[in-house]
Amino acid sequence: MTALEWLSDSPFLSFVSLVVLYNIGTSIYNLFFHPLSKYTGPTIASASRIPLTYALLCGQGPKWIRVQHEKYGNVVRVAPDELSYMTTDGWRDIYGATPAAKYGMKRSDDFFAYFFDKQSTEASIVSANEEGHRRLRKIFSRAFSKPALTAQEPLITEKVDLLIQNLKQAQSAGKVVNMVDMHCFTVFDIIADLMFGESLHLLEDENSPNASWVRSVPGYIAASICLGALAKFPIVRFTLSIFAPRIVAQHYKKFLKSTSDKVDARLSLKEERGDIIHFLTDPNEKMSLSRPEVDSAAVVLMLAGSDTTPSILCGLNYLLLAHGAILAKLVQEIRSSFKSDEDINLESVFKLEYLGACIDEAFRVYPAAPIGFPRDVPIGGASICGGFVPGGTIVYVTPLAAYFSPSNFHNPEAYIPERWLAHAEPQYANDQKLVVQPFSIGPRDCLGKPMAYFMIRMIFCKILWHFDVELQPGQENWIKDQKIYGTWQKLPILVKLHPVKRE
Ligand code: HEM
Repeated sequence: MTALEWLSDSPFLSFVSLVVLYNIGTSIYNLFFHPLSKYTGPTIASASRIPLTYALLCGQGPKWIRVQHEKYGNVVRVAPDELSYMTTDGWRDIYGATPAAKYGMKRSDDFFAYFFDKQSTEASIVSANEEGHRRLRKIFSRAFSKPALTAQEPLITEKVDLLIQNLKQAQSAGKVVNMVDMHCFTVFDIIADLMFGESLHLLEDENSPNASWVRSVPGYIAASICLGALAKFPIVRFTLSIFAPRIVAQHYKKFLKSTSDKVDARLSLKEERGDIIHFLTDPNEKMSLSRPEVDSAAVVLMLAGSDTTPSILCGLNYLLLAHGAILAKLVQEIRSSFKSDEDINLESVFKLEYLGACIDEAFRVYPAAPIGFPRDVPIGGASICGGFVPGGTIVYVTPLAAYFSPSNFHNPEAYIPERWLAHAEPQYANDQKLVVQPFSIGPRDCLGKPMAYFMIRMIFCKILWHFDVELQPGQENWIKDQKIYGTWQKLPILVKLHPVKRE
């Protein structure tokens, strides 16, 4: 019996053979004839998407990409149709207002496909088309402007004070505190209050159902990222297209319903509140959001701000505690700047230079968004970092690769806030500070940046003004041991607090 006769006798083996032949054919095409074949990268990754997907599913995606950049340089072909960059020019050409906008670089639909149920979020700022986005962005910008932040200051301060009160209770009870929970609860309580006029009361009751919901958010993000990565394979995409909408839509509708009820409750409040929803729905403005748009804004904002902000708070918290001399310098700046707790406010927290440097360096060493936010190159192609990239390619800057590259930073592995100071030592003169863009750049950059900076500064000024904080032993590898699924899967940060002794 010949091999062909043997195969034709078994339909299953014929199918498997066809799949194998198809994959060999595609790999040969990807390696030698694909328009991206001139770009370098690991051969196996240029032939097939499997290595990148495997790394992503293991929670090692950005770390794997970082290693490839160390081998192949500023631009790497990380999958047959995907390029990762790590330079300031990469940011400009992929996300920036001028060149990227000119070529119509678009946020990749696939990336957010499993975060939201598409039908219910047609009106969302993250999935809107260019024209819809421009309108939504104008309305959203009002809620994140300087006057808006001034109006929101008392609401934010109230929650930070509640955090301090909680920490005082834990300290007098001699408890070990998990700062990851504390930071997550504070930020979720703040954003919920700004959206719904109602706190989630996480700081009051860490065992409430809301608290378990908050703890489940990183898992939700991880699942969405993994599904998005798997959906790049046609067979998985087909299967997901049958089952995922039902599963996702079911959960999502429940989530949307509870969000929508909370929005109803907020809209029925008679009191004047300078919160986010006030600015989004202000009837005195020419443009404001429709009711379905408000629901979808609530979902997007709860997710957009509520994992990234705790990430940087936790990263900064850990890095300071792990670097005693830096912590001491920051404590000195904070305690000498404020006579009393009441002096810590929106205006005063932005005056602390060393705190700013500690935050910037924490964004570099522990980027709140460590993965690249993907963009699709439009049909006609685009010029990125001086090279032509054909239409349909997925492109991004990978922060973790850019921020740790010795070509961008002197001594990149170390946490050195001093490199960010106006009069930094000469060895940091060539640091490419503009490559650190935690909030992205361009027409779709982060709207919550000023609010996030205010929360970070306020929280650290108050914590370090009230307490001496001590890291519990055995947490030396806190960063190294974490997996990344879109966002860091944060391990607990266990600390003990001691009241500051003042004369
Ligand atoms: C440290 C904290 C934060 C970081 C690192 C961060 C990072 C980012 C990044 C990188 C993007 C762009 C995503 C892309 O290009 O596809 C983004 C978009 C966005 N962020 Fe943030 N974010 C933070 C906090 C917040 C907060 C507190 C809010 C609001 C409560 C917020 C609201 C938004 C919104 C609405 C967008 C979409 C903007 C648009 O599409 O025009 N973010 N954020």
